[in-house]
Amino acid sequence: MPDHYMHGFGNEFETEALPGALPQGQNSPQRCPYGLYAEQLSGSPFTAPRSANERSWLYRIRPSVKHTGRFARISVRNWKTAPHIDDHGLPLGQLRWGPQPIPSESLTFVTGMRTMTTAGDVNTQTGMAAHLYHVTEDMTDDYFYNADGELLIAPQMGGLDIATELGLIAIGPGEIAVIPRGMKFKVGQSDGPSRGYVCENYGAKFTLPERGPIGANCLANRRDFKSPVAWYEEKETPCRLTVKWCGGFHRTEIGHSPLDVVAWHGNYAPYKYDLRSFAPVGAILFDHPDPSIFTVLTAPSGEAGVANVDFVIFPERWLVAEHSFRPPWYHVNIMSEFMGLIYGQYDAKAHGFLPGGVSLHNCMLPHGPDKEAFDKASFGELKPHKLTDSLAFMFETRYPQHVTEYGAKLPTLQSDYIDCWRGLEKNFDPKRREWTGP
Ligand SMILES: O=C(O)Cc1cc(O)ccc1O
Ligand SMILES: [Fe+2]
Repeated sequence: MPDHYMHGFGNEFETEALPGALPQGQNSPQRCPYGLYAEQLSGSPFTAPRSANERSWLYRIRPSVKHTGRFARISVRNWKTAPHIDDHGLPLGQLRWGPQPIPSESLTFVTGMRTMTTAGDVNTQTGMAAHLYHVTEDMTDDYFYNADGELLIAPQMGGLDIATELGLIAIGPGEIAVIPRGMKFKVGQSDGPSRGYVCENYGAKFTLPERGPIGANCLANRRDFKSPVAWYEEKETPCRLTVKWCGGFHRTEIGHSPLDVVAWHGNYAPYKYDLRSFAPVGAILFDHPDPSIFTVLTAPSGEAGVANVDFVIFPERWLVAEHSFRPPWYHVNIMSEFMGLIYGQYDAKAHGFLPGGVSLHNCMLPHGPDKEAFDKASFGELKPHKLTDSLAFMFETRYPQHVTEYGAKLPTLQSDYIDCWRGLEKNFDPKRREWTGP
C-alpha cells in the first residue's frame, strides 16, 4: 500500500489524485473538473468558532446520496453504544483482563469489534466507548462509516491498511489512526491478523492539549501528524456500506465503491501519528507529576479542563527523580481510567498487566502500584534509569465506564487482580519516624 502523507495537525490541506481535479478559487464551480460532484463534509456546525470549525470539500465520482440506498438493519453482536448498562452481575471493583488469542473465525474490523466499556450517552454526543478489535478478514467490498463518533485506533499486534474517502493510511503497533465521524472507510490487514484497541469518542473531536508554560514545543508536535493524499477506487461491482447510527447498524447494497474522492481540500481529515514521536516532558528533579503531562490528544467536554476523553500514553523515558517514589502514586480519581499495553511492561504493574490486556480503574476506585512495584520503588537505588521498550496508554473520561456483558464474561478477566495489593502491609510505627523498611 503506497503511503503518502501531508504533515500537520488540523491543517487546511489540499490534494488531488488527478491533475487539475481540485477546483481553484471556489468550492462549488458550475461544473467540476472531470465531471466530479462537489460535496461538503462537516465535522462541526457551520457556525462553530473558527478555531473549532472543521469541514472538507470532496470532489467525487458520485455524491454520497448514491452511496446509500434503502437501509436494512443488521446486528453487530459485540459493538455496544452508551447508554448501555448490562445486568451482568459483576460487582464493583478494580478490573484487569489478560490478552485474548486471535480468534480463528473470520472477522472484519466491524464484525470483530468487541466493546469493553461504554460511558456517557451517544444521543447527547457525550462520552465514549472502549473497544478491543480483532481483524482476520479484509473488508474488500465492505465499507463503513460511524455517525456516532470518531474512532481512535491503536493496533497492538499486526498492522492495518485503512482506505478512507480522503486517502490511504497504514498503521502498526506503536502508531494510531483517527477516523473522523461520518467518514467512509474500510480496513485490511497489512501483515496477518491484527488486534488492538479503539476509543470511540462520541463528543467533541480530539484536539491537541494546551501546553501552558511548557511553551511551543514538545509533547505531541503538530508536524508529526499525517493525513493522506487523495486516492480513489473506481470499482463498479457489488459493494456494501454499513452505517453505525445511534448504536444501530444499518446496511445498504450499492454497485460501486464509495471511496471515490478524486480531490479534496479542508481540515476535516483522518490522520495517523506515531506515538514514539511524542516528546515527553517530566520530573527532572523530584516527585511524580500528574499523567496529564503525557496527553497526546484531548477531546474537550465544554467544561474547562474536564475532558470527555483524554488519550494519554506512558512512553519510553528516563526516570531521574531524586528522593522520590518514582512510579504512579496511590490515588483515587474522579475520572475513569481504561488502560491498555501495546508492548513492554508498565512500571506500576510489571506483571499481570500484559500487552493486549486491559485494566479498568473506574470513577473513585483506588489503585496504584502493586506490592512488587511498591517494594522495588521504595528500596531501589535512585540512579537515572531508562524505561525502555514500553508503551502503555489510557483512555481517561469524565464519565463512569460501564463494563459490557462481553467484558464481564471474558475468560481473560483476572479474578485475582485485587490481590496485587494484598501484600501492602501496615508499616506504620509511631516510634520510628525514619522508616527504612519492614
Ligand atoms: O493509574 C495509572 O496507572 C495511570 C496513572 C499514571 C500516573 O503516572 C499517574 C496517575 C495515573 O492514574
Ligand atoms: Fe490511575
